[in-house]
Amino acid sequence: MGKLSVDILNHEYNVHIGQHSYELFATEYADLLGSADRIAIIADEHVAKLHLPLLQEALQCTNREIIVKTVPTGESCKKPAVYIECQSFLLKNNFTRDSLIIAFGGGACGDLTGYVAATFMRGIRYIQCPTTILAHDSAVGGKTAINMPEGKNMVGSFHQPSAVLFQTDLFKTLPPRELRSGMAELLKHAFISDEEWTLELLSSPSFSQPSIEWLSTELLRGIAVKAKIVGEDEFEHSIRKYLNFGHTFGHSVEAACGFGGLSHGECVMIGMAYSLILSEQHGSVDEQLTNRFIDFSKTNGYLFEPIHEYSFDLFLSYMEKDKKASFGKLNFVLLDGIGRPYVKELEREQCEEAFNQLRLRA
Ligand SMILES: NC(=O)c1ccc[n+]([C@@H]2O[C@H](COP(=O)([O-])OP(=O)(O)OC[C@H]3O[C@@H](n4cnc5c(N)ncnc54)[C@H](O)[C@@H]3O)[C@@H](O)[C@H]2O)c1
Ligand SMILES: O=C(O)C(=O)C[C@@H](O)[C@H](O)[C@H](O)COP(=O)(O)O
Ligand SMILES: [Zn+2]
Repeated sequence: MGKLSVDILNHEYNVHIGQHSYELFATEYADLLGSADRIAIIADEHVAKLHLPLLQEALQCTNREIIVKTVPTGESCKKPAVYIECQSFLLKNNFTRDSLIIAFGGGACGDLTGYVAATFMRGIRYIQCPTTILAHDSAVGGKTAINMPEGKNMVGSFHQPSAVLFQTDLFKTLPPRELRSGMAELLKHAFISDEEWTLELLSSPSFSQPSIEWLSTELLRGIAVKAKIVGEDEFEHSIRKYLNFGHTFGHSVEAACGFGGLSHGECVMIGMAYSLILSEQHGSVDEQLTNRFIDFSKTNGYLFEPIHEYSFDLFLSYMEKDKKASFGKLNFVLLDGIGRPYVKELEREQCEEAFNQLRLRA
């Protein structure tokens, strides 16, 4: 079983990736569970249908009643109405400041549950039990949020989990599209940290058909990149912005598609292509790398339709609400070569020029 510790000041916790991670509820996490007066699972309804008995069985060691709240599947749970429903559910069930919540699902359910935990009675503990590949990113680092019609993750907080447990067998039911989505964030972790690893991923047959063993190793590698950054800059004052590579444009594609049209990872893949073009123009990235990345994306089933379907002005209207924007200026994470991210302020015309390039090349 793989294990990695996230060392954030006053919030140290472990991430476990393995076939039998949930066995740790009876050992390493027995005290944590035992110290909670009430425990609830907030579960993605689709994941609950597939896998909830497995989690419930593993939690039998607590000899406690563990109540379950299912929420709409995927991105549709990151809505204010669902958030309020969860808070009412906890209140009706007499949850207190000593209670604990377990998030069971992908990044969407994890983000929602984290935000519920962050704000219920001003903050209670929660455990992430993520079920997607993408969640190697979302379950670690404590960013929690829900969406607003105006944009992605517009309401949220930083609230670190008490533990993160991946039971890798659950990946076996992931549809190919969710696999693709998760691999995009893995590539992001590679792009912002390590040239050799990035090029390895861009030519690896395992990228589209990963074995559980390969995935476990690669996800730990991605988590290590994230944990190091978050350990140094929990609240995104500086280097944590690098984890947003591909997201300024990616989030605007998600919003334009109505949240859920394309998955988060699929949109980040488009966003990374856009950032690579911006990096050709304002940083130091070779045109050949961008072309290779676009070809790779297409060969692996990532879609670029939205950029041909919607106008630049629509994307811009969402990008202007990006959390990195400051004093009305857009800030992008660009690369001064693979592994060397930096933040650059750009003008509208520069963004439009890159958008037109992307349309021509993708
Ligand atoms: N907090 C962060 O730092 C952070 C980082 C990256 C992404 N995110 C957020 O994460 C979300 C995306 O997460 P995601 O890609 O995990 O998608 P998701 O949570 O939307 O899940 C996608 C789909 O996969 C299904 N699913 C989940 N696990 C499954 C399994 N084991 N077998 C079969 N189906 C399964 C779900 O039911 C859902 O329909 C976005 O909202 C994004 O903004 C947050
Ligand atoms: O952990 C971070 O920091 C990230 O930016 C990780 C991203 O992959 C993730 O999608 C995050 O939710 C985006 O954050 P936002 O602040 O741009 O909403
Ligand atoms: Zn992301």
